[in-house]
Amino acid sequence: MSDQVYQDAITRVRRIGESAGVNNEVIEALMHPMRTMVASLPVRMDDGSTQYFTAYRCRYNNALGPTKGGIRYHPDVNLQEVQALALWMTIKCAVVGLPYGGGKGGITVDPKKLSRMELERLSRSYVRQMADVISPDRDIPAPDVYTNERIMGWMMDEYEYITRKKAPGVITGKPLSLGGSVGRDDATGRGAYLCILELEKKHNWKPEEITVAVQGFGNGGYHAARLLHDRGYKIVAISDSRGGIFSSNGFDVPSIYKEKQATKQVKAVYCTHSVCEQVEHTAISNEELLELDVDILIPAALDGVIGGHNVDDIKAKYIVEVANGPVLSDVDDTLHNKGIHVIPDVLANAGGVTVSYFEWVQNRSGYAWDLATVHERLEKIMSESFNRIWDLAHSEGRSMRNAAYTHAMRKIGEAIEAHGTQDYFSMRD
Ligand SMILES: NC(=O)C1=CN([C@@H]2O[C@H](COP(=O)(O)OP(=O)(O)OC[C@H]3O[C@@H](n4cnc5c(N)ncnc54)[C@H](O)[C@@H]3O)[C@@H](O)[C@H]2O)C=CC1
Ligand SMILES: O=C(O)CCC(=O)C(=O)O
Repeated sequence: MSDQVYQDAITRVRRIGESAGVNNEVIEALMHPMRTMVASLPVRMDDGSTQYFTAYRCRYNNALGPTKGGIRYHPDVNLQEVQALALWMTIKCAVVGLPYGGGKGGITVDPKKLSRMELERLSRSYVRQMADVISPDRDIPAPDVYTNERIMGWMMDEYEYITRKKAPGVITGKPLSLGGSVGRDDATGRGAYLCILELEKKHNWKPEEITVAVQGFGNGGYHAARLLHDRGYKIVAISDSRGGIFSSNGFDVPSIYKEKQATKQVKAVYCTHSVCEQVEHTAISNEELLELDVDILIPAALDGVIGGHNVDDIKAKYIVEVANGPVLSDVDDTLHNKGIHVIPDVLANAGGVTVSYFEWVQNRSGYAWDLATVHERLEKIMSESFNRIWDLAHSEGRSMRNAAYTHAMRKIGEAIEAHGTQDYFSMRD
């Protein structure tokens, strides 16, 4: 993640906003993060020493509702990254029509180096510092890179301890036993999968003829690969932080997942019952994966992986952004001119926040939905959002990203206007 990521994110907003004739008041509002909290978290380590970790929570814009967005644990987390991620959440929630603004948080930490107890103390410490920022009506965190439902459970528990009341709606992506929603686990990958199904309908292609490369085999990447594989798509490349594997024959995704669970590595295997055997493949780097000649490239790890340094070598026909911000804004036009279609992050990975919204609604009403209801409602929102953006892109001659941002800025603009004051930040919490 480059320190320029936030600059890159607001440059894109300004460029698209101006090209779409969005009111300058709205563009300006989106140039300014509403409120960002930076904190030092003291954490007692298992050896008795105390270490300090830098933590962030940015509430970017709340014109459309309480701010919403995940918390990332990664050594590269920094202020610029958190602000960029919070801006993308603002756009994303507007694209899929959720009653939320955008926020995001993070801790600069390598969680793989912490014990379970250290991780729990770190997570509780984050909530102690942010307890005045987050709340079910103001700012609602969720998981992101290297955070998961267990961490969300600790965080909710700490918040309830501090506030002395039950507050499941303060955080989403929780364990089911603490008020989590069925269907949140695979919602990000499923949302991307549903976007690809919409493309399938438009192009009438046969899944078994479509090759797919997936960078990142975590919550987003794995579930997208799994669902596509189940439908017959050929998953020819997969990677994680240590590198990747390629086979033109395609991989059996469940086998690779099983092996990853057991060994923590992406390995080219085929498993029958309890026996996993290696299959023919080529080891590739993460950089090589991005440059494969495939039909669909799914970057599902970190941001800024496609930019001026490699855009000339990108050969995929479609890029479906499961990661946030994998494409830098200065190559948007190059990709468009090369005829590479990008389904942008603010649409393609919105399934996660959409089911988080469902979780929050269930928590507030005290009534849990079944999986069929979650899937049906997610499918409706993803399909309608995809087609709304597709139609706008085609009627106004825009790329899908340009159309998604244009739609979002118009919605945010309507809300700012309806709030009835230009100085609307000072009116809000
Ligand atoms: N979890 C969620 O609900 C959502 C996640 N996203 C985005 O999806 C992306 C991935 O997030 P998750 O899957 O949740 O994270 P995760 O922590 O579950 O998995 C991350 C994956 O990326 C891999 N990875 C890390 N560094 C890498 C590198 N340098 N090159 C290649 N792979 C690398 C890891 O090995 C792991 O497989 C992020 O950009 C995140 O912001 C977007 C929307 C929602
Ligand atoms: O589920 C959520 O609330 C937010 C997920 C997230 O951080 C994202 O969409 O990037």
